[in-house]
Amino acid sequence: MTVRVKVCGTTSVHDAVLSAQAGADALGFIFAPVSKRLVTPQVAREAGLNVGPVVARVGVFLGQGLDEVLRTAEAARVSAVQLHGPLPGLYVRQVAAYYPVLRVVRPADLAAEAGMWRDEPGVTLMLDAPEPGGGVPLDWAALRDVFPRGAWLAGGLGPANVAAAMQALSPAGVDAVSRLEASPGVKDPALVREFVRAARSS
Ligand SMILES: O=C(O)c1ccccc1NCC(=O)[C@H](O)[C@H](O)COP(=O)(O)O
Repeated sequence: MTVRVKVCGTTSVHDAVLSAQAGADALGFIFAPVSKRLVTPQVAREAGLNVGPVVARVGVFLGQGLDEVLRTAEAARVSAVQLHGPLPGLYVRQVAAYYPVLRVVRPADLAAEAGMWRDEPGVTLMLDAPEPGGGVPLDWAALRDVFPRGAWLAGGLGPANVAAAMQALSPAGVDAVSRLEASPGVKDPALVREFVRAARSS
């Protein structure tokens, strides 16, 4: 199966084009105010208009109300929504009625959420470290027996370790931000290209 590659924390049209040209399948736009990679819906929308018809644009949210999520996603014209933090199942289902959802969980919550979303095609699990965007890898060996089929993997991935992560867990998609940056919110073109290349050739 071809792994999907998502480059997160896109804050400019320039970086969106750079990631798309490097071969990313999806770009993440973070709308959570706590992030040092915060982007406006207007910039995300403009970026989406510059990456062609195929690249997915994922709006990323953490601890925000349902109305805010849906309004922001619409303003940014994203094609999918990524939800972090503890959330009621009903909230996730309400978002999934409008957008494909990447539901982000930490290892401690994996068992409960994997059961909840197993038969929901509109919700895809993504396993990430407890601090999103923190650049800290998960313990892949500890997850080997429980990593759900079809789930995505994030947490401290970069050009140097993405192949090993894929070999350990065979995720359907990989996602990264910290290890692809020159500074917070600004991509390093070589690291982005190398990350996509390493994921594709694994
Ligand atoms: O990256 C952030 O600043 C962030 C803040 C709040 C919510 C989500 C955030 N990032 C979401 C992502 O999808 C990251 O790519 C993912 O957590 C992996 O980050 P990293 O470990 O830095 O590669």
